[in-house]
Amino acid sequence: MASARHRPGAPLNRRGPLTGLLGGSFNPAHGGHRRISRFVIDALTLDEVWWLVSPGNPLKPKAGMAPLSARLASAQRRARGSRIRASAMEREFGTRYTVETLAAILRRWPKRRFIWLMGSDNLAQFHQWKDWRRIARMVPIAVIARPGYEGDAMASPAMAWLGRYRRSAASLSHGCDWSAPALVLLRFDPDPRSATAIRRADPSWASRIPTPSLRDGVTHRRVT
Ligand SMILES: Nc1ncnc2c1ncn2[C@@H]1O[C@H](COP(=O)(O)OP(=O)(O)OP(=O)(O)O)[C@@H](O)[C@H]1O
Ligand SMILES: O=C(O)c1ccc[n+]([C@@H]2O[C@H](COP(=O)([O-])O)[C@@H](O)[C@H]2O)c1
Repeated sequence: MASARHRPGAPLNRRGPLTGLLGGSFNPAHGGHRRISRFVIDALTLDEVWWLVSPGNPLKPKAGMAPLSARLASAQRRARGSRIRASAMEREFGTRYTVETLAAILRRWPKRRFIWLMGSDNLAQFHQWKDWRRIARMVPIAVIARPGYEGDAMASPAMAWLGRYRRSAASLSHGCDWSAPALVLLRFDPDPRSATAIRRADPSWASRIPTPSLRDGVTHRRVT
């Protein structure tokens, strides 16, 4: 796979819509995903947020993971009527690691500008991701505070490195100065919702969700 690495501090793609990428298991999608995505759209003046429903988080066990079709269907339902688009594009790309997914996305949409979004639970373990520093050199990163994870996230090895690239939300909004590495820490009214809590309360959620063909999830070919 060709490298999509950018020189640190070099301006990324100058033109095109600003797009947030929220990768996740979405097992299932919940109101917290929608709420944080809408907050980020406002805070960073994004045009869209794309939810990348993962075929399988490399760090999460397969046990208890609903089929991709059910998770994608739950995400598409949660995304309705908003500027959020849910897809299973990693399945189409054949990528599993974020660094590879990002390289494929940057190649396919060279005019869009992307920012990687994640909750602070993921920042706490970001240093375990494949080529995490390279990810940070490819696109700016915005981290959304999540109740219960702030201490671990702020003390994490990834934060120790990324902290020097910290920027304000205002400096990235409208895409004025879109460069990487960049770290934006966002704190909205923290949202305690989680898929874990939903699965605990309703372990058979996936059996009731209508699951249209996975092809319906691959909507991004038409986007330029
Ligand atoms: N309530 C929330 N506040 C902030 N970020 C969130 C919240 N819920 C999910 N996220 C973020 O959204 C992304 C996708 O999350 P994911 O699909 O794993 O949901 P989850 O609720 O964290 O699931 P689980 O409980 O199974 O780990 C991750 O970056 C996660 O940190
Ligand atoms: O690339 C990696 O090494 C890597 C390791 C762990 C998680 N991720 C990605 O992190 C995103 C959040 O995953 P999750 O399961 O916490 O919702 C999702 O897009 C995963 O593919 C990526």
